[in-house]
Amino acid sequence: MIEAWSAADVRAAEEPLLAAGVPLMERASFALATQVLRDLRARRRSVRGARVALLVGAGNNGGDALHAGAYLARRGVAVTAVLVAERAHAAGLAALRAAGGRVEALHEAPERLGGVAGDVARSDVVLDGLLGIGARGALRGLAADLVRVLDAGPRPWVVAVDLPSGIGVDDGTVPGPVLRADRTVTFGAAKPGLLLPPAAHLVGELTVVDIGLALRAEPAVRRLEPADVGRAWPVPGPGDHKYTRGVVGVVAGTSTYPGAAVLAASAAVRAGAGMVRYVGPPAVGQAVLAVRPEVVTAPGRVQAWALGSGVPVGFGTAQAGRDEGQHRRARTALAEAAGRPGSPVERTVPAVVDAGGLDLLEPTSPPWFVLTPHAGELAALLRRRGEDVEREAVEAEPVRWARRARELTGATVLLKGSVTVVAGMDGTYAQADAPAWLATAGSGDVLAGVLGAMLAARSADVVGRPALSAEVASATALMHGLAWRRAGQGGPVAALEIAGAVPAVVADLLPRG
Ligand SMILES: NC(=O)C1=CN([C@@H]2O[C@H](COP(=O)(O)OP(=O)(O)OC[C@H]3O[C@@H](n4cnc5c(N)ncnc54)[C@H](O)[C@@H]3O)[C@@H](O)[C@H]2O)[C@@H](O)CC1
Ligand SMILES: Nc1ncnc2c1ncn2[C@@H]1O[C@H](COP(=O)(O)OP(=O)(O)O)[C@@H](O)[C@H]1O
Ligand SMILES: [K+]
Repeated sequence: MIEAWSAADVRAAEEPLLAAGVPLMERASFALATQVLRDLRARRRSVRGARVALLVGAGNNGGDALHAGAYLARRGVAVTAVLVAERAHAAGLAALRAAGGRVEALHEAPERLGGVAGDVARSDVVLDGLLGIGARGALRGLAADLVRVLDAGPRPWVVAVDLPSGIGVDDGTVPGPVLRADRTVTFGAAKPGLLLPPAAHLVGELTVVDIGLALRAEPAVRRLEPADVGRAWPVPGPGDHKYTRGVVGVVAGTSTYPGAAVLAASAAVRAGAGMVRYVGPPAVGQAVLAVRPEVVTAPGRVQAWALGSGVPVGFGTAQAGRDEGQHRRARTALAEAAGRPGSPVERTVPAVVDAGGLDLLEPTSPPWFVLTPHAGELAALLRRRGEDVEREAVEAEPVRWARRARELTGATVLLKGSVTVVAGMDGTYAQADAPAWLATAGSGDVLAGVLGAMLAARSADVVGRPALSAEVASATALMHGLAWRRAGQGGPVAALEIAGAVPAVVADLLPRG
């Protein structure tokens, strides 16, 4: 698992160490220089004579870049520091000069911007040390101009120091120009903005350097890795039978959209549900059975619901008239799963609420409901609860709006996208496992089915400890990406094939022995 802490938590952890004279910047810059040497060796035959440009802002982030530059200069690298602010880290600057590095004071001659940017672009590696965790708002002034010019030209190999300068450190927003990094070397711990969209797309490969910080607060954002999924995946024991493994009730599809039912039910079967009950129009049930004869269409108890995929939005509209009762079935399931008055207590179970199901929610839901909207569906859900927000705003600030939807609905919210954000009761997850190939019709239905199986397997745990829903949802998003990797071999993939790849991925991930 990768855990990220806010800028304030990182500063709080640094303070006692700095007061005790622990050389944090030396540790950070040495690790940074070592990584740059590795990159240089990978990219050219000899480190000696390589050219490295440092983009240096006013603060300690620039200090890290300057100290790393001094180290590189002593290894025979031709280092040029480009200063964009009146102030620059004094000790770092002195160290670079003493090591033979060159300094280009661009702030004293801003008319040289074009020429300097051209030199920077021809470097073997560029270190972006303009801003670190002290960033406030979008990159401004000469720093912003320099990044704009560099962005428009040929791209050198960029290593971001601590984080790509100008991203929202704690919220992952991209309020202005940011130089996209090929690698980010971050110090002490990852920062939320490195994991959250849209900034996460500018980070490149993430290297976290241990500089000895003891972070005591809860991480602000977590990202699961494959080993975490392996540990969390439900594995049946000798005493299990199909009912203890978890029965998933699928209320999905209509005769207009039967495919969603096939995909969600198939995915639940493939993810290892003890049983899948399909609930819907008989003709759609036949389509499901034709693909997955394991599915049961008789009514009965379930341990989790997956509902709403392929069910049209717009209850009470002309469209809803053609839904053949799916809205009614979904509403009944939602009421039971939430434990609404009049529902049998034992039917309080987790539910995945997807697509048209989002339209059917009561004003508030229990936290063991996992809503799975994409950005457009989330905007619509928020608008129904009084927020003035469009899809574009959700895409610009996904974590903000996912958390807002969690507050307003009470449910756990999984916001789908190229980075999937999960806002849960006790924390936020961000999974970046989905290549754009996954954006194919039906892929979300598969996610809903797999998540239904995961929640059914841990039904009592999730209702008893609803904070678990977010972790289970994140593990499912990760599994979805891994299944694509297996099925698509790096290329396009059909949604049903994603479901088909789940068993092999699970087998690979389970701890051996
Ligand atoms: N405290 C320490 O000893 C350590 C700090 N480290 C480095 O120090 C960084 C934090 O240093 P600072 O607190 O000095 O902060 P920054 O280096 O992020 O710089 C902040 C300064 O940049 C300017 N600035 C802020 N927002 C701006 C904007 N939008 N556009 C243009 N200029 C802007 C302001 O003058 C502000 O004082 C970390 O990210 C990390 O790289 C590491 O060396 C680890 C140890
Ligand atoms: N640009 C993208 N890159 C990677 N994955 C994406 C991208 N866009 C969407 N996805 C993923 O594809 C799936 C699409 O789901 P959804 O929008 O519900 O489609 P559908 O309803 O057709 O199944 C989600 O899992 C989402 O995270
Ligand atoms: K930086």
